[in-house]
Amino acid sequence: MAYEKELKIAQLAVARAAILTKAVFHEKAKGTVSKDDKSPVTIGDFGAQALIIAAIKHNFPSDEVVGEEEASSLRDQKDLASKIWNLVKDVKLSDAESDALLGGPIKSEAQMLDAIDMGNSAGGNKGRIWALDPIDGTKGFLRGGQYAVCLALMVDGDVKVGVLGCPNLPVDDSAPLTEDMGSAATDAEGKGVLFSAVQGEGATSQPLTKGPVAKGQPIHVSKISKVSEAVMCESVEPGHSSKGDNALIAEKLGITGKPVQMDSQAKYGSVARGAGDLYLRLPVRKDYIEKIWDHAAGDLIVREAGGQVTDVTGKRLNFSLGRTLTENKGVIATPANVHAEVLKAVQEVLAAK
Ligand SMILES: Nc1ncnc2c1ncn2[C@@H]1O[C@H](COP(=O)(O)OS(=O)(=O)O)[C@@H](OP(=O)(O)O)[C@H]1O
Ligand SMILES: [Mg+2]
Ligand SMILES: [Mg+2]
Ligand SMILES: [Mg+2]
Repeated sequence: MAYEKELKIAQLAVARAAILTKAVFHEKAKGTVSKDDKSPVTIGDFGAQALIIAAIKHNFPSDEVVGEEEASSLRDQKDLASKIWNLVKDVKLSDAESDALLGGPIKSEAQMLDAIDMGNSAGGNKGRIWALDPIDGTKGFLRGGQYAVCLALMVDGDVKVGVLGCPNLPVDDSAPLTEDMGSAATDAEGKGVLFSAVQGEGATSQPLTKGPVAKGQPIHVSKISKVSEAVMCESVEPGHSSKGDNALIAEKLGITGKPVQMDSQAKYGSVARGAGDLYLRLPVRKDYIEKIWDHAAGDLIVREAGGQVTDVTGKRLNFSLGRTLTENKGVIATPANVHAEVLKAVQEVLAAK
């Protein structure tokens, strides 16, 4: 099997980071700070980024990481930094062998800050670069909704390995999507799934545990033949994708069921396991460029599960151009057999605007 070690390390690193995010999820005060772009970032985002980068650097010292967060604001906020350190220093997988594979605990607060800042790769089309979103759907995380810990390895700009930890999705691949899954999510019994894929080798799911990782079950997109019966997944935040356009597209396709709103790449995971059928992310603003860490793992997992993922022009997402998807606008993720029909409806709706 290709990328066996990379897959194992990615799965364990995501599982370890999710132990921390779950602890923060249960706290009312999640230690939120606002970034320059006004998006929130929490103790959970910083802590998870530090833990995952430390694990990558322990195993693959010369690999680069494109990570969403950076530590500069923490270096000026000593109280927040020490709060994060107090959580990070105690996070351990349940078995010593897996924990040792990740290099054991981070040694000091200073090393934790340095690890966060190692997510500063410019990305690109050369060499081994990981794309990391320590908490995707931070707004969902703060709201008590869905979120995902997302990690992908790109080699020469092509995504080879993708892992998504979704602590609040049902373990059961056949559980239907329900409205409350997005809004009032919990990580109680029966929740928590780890999606994985290696290029050319299919996609899997398994329960998200505290380790060790097991062999996953193969997952597949839905076998839908009539698009009118599709379950559509969309963002919760109106600022992140256009719900008005989605409603018009649904109408054109004859879809009468309500869309399921869900934060994060849990939407890609849901399409990959056939719980949802379509994920549409149509731009709200002309000037927003999507970030690679919001899509790299989910794109591979859906494609390896038999899906097709393109932007609104029908082009594949291009992860080789830096930290952002400079050449793409929006995302359409569907089972491969219905992609052309959905893309046509998307383009008709956009053309009529
Ligand atoms: N204007 C705009 N358009 C599109 N996307 C944006 C925009 N602003 C932010 N972001 C990114 O959206 C990421 C969260 O996407 P979601 O699909 O989870 O959105 S939602 O929470 O369901 O509303 C979110 O990822 P996280 O910051 O990791 O949560 C952002 O990177
Ligand atoms: Mg963010
Ligand atoms: Mg994100
Ligand atoms: Mg994030």
